[in-house]
Amino acid sequence: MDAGVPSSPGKFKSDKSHHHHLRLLRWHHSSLPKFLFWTFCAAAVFFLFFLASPHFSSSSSASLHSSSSTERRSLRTSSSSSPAWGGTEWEKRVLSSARIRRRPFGISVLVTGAAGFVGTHAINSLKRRGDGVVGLDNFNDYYDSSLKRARQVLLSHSGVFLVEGDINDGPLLRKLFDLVSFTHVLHLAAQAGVRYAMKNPGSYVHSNVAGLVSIFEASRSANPQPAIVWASSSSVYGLNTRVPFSESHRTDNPASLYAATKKAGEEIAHVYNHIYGLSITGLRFFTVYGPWGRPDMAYFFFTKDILAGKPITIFQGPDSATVSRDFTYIDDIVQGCLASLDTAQKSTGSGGTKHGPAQLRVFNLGNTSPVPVVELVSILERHLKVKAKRKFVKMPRNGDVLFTHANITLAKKELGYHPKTNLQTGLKRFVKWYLEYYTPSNGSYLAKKGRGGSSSSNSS
Ligand SMILES: O=C(O)[C@H]1O[C@H](OP(=O)(O)OP(=O)(O)OC[C@H]2O[C@@H](n3ccc(=O)[nH]c3=O)[C@H](O)[C@@H]2O)[C@H](O)[C@@H](O)[C@@H]1O
Repeated sequence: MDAGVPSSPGKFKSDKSHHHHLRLLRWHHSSLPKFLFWTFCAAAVFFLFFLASPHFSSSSSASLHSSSSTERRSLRTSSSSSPAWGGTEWEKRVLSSARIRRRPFGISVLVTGAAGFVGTHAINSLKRRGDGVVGLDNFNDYYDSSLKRARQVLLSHSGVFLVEGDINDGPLLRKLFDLVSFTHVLHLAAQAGVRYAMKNPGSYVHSNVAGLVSIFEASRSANPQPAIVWASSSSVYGLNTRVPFSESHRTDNPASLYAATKKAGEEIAHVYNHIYGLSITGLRFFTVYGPWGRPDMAYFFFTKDILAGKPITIFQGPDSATVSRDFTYIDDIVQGCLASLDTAQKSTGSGGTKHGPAQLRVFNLGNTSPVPVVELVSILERHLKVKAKRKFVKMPRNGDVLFTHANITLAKKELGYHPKTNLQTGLKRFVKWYLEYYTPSNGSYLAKKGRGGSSSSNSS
């Protein structure tokens, strides 16, 4: 704690505020009319300037209103008010977490989005094989942050330290790269979710564009430069109708702002590879699901609503066409992430200068067997032993696409990626975890599972 902060804040405040109050009264008495006059002038100037600005003239007042209420909304983070990093103790924890135990081939990885769904599982696997890992997460409140905290507890049991901070915090990233010679960055922090982009577009630009640039900037200046593996998305295929989706297909028809920011990320990756010699691998994840998953995803909130006896809304395409997804189980995705890290070549730059061509890759990580959402619901019903109340609605224009289907030939060849888990088995494991995690009498769940150092997805 700060030495300057008094131990009795209440008394300190009342003495100070008494003097302040007197000063304020005196000031009010003599200067109030003057103050009101100048305030009025300032407001008038501001208003005229605002009217003349190009932003105002090019947008209707209605759209201005909607953008101010949505774009500017930022998600609450635990570290937004005061930096939660720095100091000797903090540095010791970072260094200890980064220590490689697997010699001579171990790697040292900075994992962003560490308290997220994929982040937690990936870290667990890296740590288990003896790699050094430092996590970074801003613990924002996009979804229930207590789930993120529970994942953090799980990771701390296996000796992983999660730094609380934002990927847009340049000084923090520099500090981390000064402390640790990371060989790799696994960049998973992002604003996820397709439909939420209509509510809060600004958060997608902040995390998926500005945040990605911030990670690339820190990495290109680091010495040595790390190789980067980062999460793109199957949504970049957008309105593409050629199936299965292949990396060689066009991705210039995004259907959501989320998809557009991921596509932008892939282009930005090209730039940093081209100019600075950063080795970069983008992974297009296909609707990842499993234990410790994201509550904003359909399989997760369908489970919650089915158990609560609430109706669930199933989207349908034109002429009642089924909507389907290439649901991919978390362990398969983790295998793809680790294989990407292991096959990543070194970046070629130093001191901000490129010294030769560097690796630039993009892979689909899917399951190659799309399943209609109605079938997903039937599987959940069987595992939960509860009948769902289905409500079919025409898919709203919300950024969703009708189907996804991955061609994984490239990932098979280059990464040895072989998804093993079908939706039936994967959802069984998810439901088992869900029921254990959300059963109130199960307070010891984390302690039991966490000490074993493995997540439920791998132990079942
Ligand atoms: O693979 C991806 O690229 C994306 O996968 C998911 O996006 P999505 O496939 O839309 O996953 P869900 O939000 O769980 O939706 C799954 C399916 O359920 C449908 N759905 C969703 C919500 C609902 O109320 N009803 C409904 O039928 C959706 O249309 C979709 O077909 C993730 O949320 C994205 O972050 C990720 O990037």
